[in-house]
Amino acid sequence: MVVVGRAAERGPTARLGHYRARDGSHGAPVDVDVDRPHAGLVVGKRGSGKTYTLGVLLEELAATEGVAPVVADPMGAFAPLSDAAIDATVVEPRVRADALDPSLWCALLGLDPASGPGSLVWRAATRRETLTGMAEWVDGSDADAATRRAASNHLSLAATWDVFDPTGLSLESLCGGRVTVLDLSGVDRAPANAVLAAVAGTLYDARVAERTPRLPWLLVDEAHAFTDGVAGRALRRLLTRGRHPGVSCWLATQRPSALPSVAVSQADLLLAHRLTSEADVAALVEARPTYLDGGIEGRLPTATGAALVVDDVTESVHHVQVRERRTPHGGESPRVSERVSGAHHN
Ligand SMILES: Nc1ncnc2c1ncn2[C@@H]1O[C@H](COP(=O)(O)OP(=O)(O)OP(=O)(O)O)[C@@H](O)[C@H]1O
Repeated sequence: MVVVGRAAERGPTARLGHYRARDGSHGAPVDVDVDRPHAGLVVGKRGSGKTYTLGVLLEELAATEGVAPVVADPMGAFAPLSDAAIDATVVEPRVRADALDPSLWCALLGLDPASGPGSLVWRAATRRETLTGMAEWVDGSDADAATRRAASNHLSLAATWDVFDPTGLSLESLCGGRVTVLDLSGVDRAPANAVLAAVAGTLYDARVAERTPRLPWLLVDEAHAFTDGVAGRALRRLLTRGRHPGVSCWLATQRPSALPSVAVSQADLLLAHRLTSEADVAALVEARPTYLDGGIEGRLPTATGAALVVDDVTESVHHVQVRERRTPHGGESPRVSERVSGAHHN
């Protein structure tokens, strides 16, 4: 067995799959280190196996002591985990307003922090813990009526998203040891960003203050939907500084070129499935180290579930076939033939 992501032979590992020979046959098992935190990047074109691979990782993390796996699920692909034979819970994406850093409130609401309404919202977020409390504080402030009205309109908009709740996701529920699936399907981009920023911030702050002994693993599917919103800043912090306090962050995307370059350069484990867009291949090539003789381009796999694993820890490259899932995979597009009885099958 080979373990990617570490040099020393110690601690728990996650079974990723097997070595893949040119003819597709299986070789020795390949595991991923889950003893230490890792920044991971899973890339590949649509249907190449990214979500499936995150699912494999979650199954393994669910069976690992001492970790707190959380997956941000914009497509509802991990909802079937709640019925599976692993300890997983699908949660409503609701977070506490004060889980978002006050500096993020202006960005979230599209307000310039130097403007009157922007600075009012910023101060409200510093002084109050709930969205209702923030709105009341704005109403009672000594700002002029137009500024108060503008700030209060923006806070009302945030209230319509229905993601801020004083009883929202707590550290205890996120780090209780079960797999937490944040079901963001049907949640618009801005509120989904707010939820992920709050969760990423909560996990990071908790580890910095050593308020949880478990090491969180935050997995983000369709990560390109988050990197330019308020979640982007929180994710960048996890990628660059998260490993030190013990937070792992894994992003999966079909568009690596849409991620900030730090997401590619900071990843100590890159799992590249089939990728054909020149811009996306170029984004990987640009940020990858030189020990990849001959570059990435010619080595990317073509079969579904096959991955080129680039391990920055041991500076090695592996051709892997990701193993089959034990739990149901929910990432498949619906087919007419599965829905319409009597549909013709050719
Ligand atoms: N390792 C694997 N072993 C067996 N089948 C796989 C594997 N990986 C992927 N598949 C198959 O390929 C299909 C597509 O995989 P998946 O949903 O993970 O693609 P994706 O890259 O996440 O696509 P999208 O970008 O559209 O979300 C799966 O439904 C599954 O049937």
